[in-house]
Amino acid sequence: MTLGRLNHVGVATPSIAKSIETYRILLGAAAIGEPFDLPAQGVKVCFIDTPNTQIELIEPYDDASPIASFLAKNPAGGQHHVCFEVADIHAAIADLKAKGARVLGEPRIGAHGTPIVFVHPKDMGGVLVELMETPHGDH
Ligand SMILES: CC[C@@H](C(=O)O)C(=O)SCCNC(=O)CCNC(=O)[C@H](O)C(C)(C)COP(=O)(O)OP(=O)(O)OC[C@H]1O[C@@H](n2cnc3c(N)ncnc32)[C@H](O)[C@@H]1OP(=O)(O)O
Ligand SMILES: [Co+2]
Repeated sequence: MTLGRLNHVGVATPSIAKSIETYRILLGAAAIGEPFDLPAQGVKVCFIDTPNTQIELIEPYDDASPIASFLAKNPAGGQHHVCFEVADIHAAIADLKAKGARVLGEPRIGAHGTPIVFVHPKDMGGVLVELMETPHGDH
């Protein structure tokens, strides 16, 4: 696989509304999207645009959320994952598995409407990595 652009940094938060205010008031964030629910991924989401990437605020959608355990350990929230673009997610998964990395589950449709998959943080030096397939030619 070939490592692509940093698409977003995922930030877990107990309150998207409060985090929006923090980024707006402390950092001057202006391009703040409308929060939306992504029940299939167990999260509520809000994107903040920066000049070269996005911050993805994620709040649990319900108790079964994949970020519930992270927030139990980090009640104030924190940096949760980084997302890199790849041209072909199935090729990336096959390559990672061949190299012995743990790929978490099957590809699913993420917040940008394209397939995503996660690599276990224990195989990535403690960083949860999301891979996101970009539309053909947009990589
Ligand atoms: C908005 C949609 C989408 C997008 O389009 O962008 C998203 O980004 S969705 C984001 C949320 N979804 C996910 O994170 C799915 C993938 N995650 C998982 O499968 C699990 O969260 C996990 C990574 C396997 C962790 O499992 P979990 O049961 O939640 O936690 P544990 O407490 O058992 O963790 C085991 C181990 O890993 C460490 N850990 C957990 N999360 C992270 C993290 N985000 N970054 C770094 N390390 C993490 C955790 O501390 C444990 O370590 P030890 O304590 O040393 O055992
Ligand atoms: Co993400």
